[in-house]
Amino acid sequence: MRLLTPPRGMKSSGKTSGDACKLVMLGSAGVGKSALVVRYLTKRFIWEYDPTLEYAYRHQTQVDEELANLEILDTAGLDDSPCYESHLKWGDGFMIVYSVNDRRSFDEVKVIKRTLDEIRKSRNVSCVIVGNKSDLDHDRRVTTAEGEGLAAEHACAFFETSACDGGAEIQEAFHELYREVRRRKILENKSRRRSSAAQVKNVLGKMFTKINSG
Ligand SMILES: Nc1nc2c(ncn2[C@@H]2O[C@H](COP(=O)(O)OP(=O)(O)OP(=O)(O)O)[C@@H](O)[C@H]2O)c(=O)[nH]1
Repeated sequence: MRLLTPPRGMKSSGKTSGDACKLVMLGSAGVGKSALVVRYLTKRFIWEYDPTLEYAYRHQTQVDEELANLEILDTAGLDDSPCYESHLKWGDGFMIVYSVNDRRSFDEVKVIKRTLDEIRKSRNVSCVIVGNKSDLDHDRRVTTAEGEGLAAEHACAFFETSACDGGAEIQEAFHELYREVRRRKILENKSRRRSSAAQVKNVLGKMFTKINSG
């Protein structure tokens, strides 16, 4: 993980904080993960990236009324990478990307989601599914309805994007993932608080039973 020592190409726009929201880009090689991150952060499209490099970015932005500290890890799309599992453990939220003109990358989304659920030992992982390269409509191999169906099956938000053309969907996909992570954290904190309150109640109950019977 290269987040703490800035990797080559690391862009830092803002302070980091302990409550940073850690987002991980997943998806087959060549679907446009790097292009989406760069488009989101810089509003620009760059045609070629070194496919083997992994980049980490820190970014501070406004999401709704909140100041959000994002750490975005752009993986190289290699599930046999020795770091793959640690990336899946590290993230709070995952953007799983396929390309609308590449059927195999779409099929791969299910495999990635299954691996993620296994490694996190939960189906309760914050994800959005993104069908990228929507500008290549003439070469489409995956319909919008299929993308929506897959996302609904996994209870994820769905976006079609073009890193090449830009558009509001790219920002919306990142921000929705951030919101989803926040919602899940709030729910987890509530249930943690509820279960520790129940434990205290239980201990007090036992103490009083002892006192009363003693
Ligand atoms: N037409 C089109 N091309 C795109 C789009 N996004 C990315 N590309 C191109 O697709 C190729 C792969 O893009 P990357 O961003 O490197 O893809 P990646 O998923 O990060 O690839 P890996 O690092 O190999 O996993 C590049 O040639 C990009 O220029 C898009 O929205 N439309």
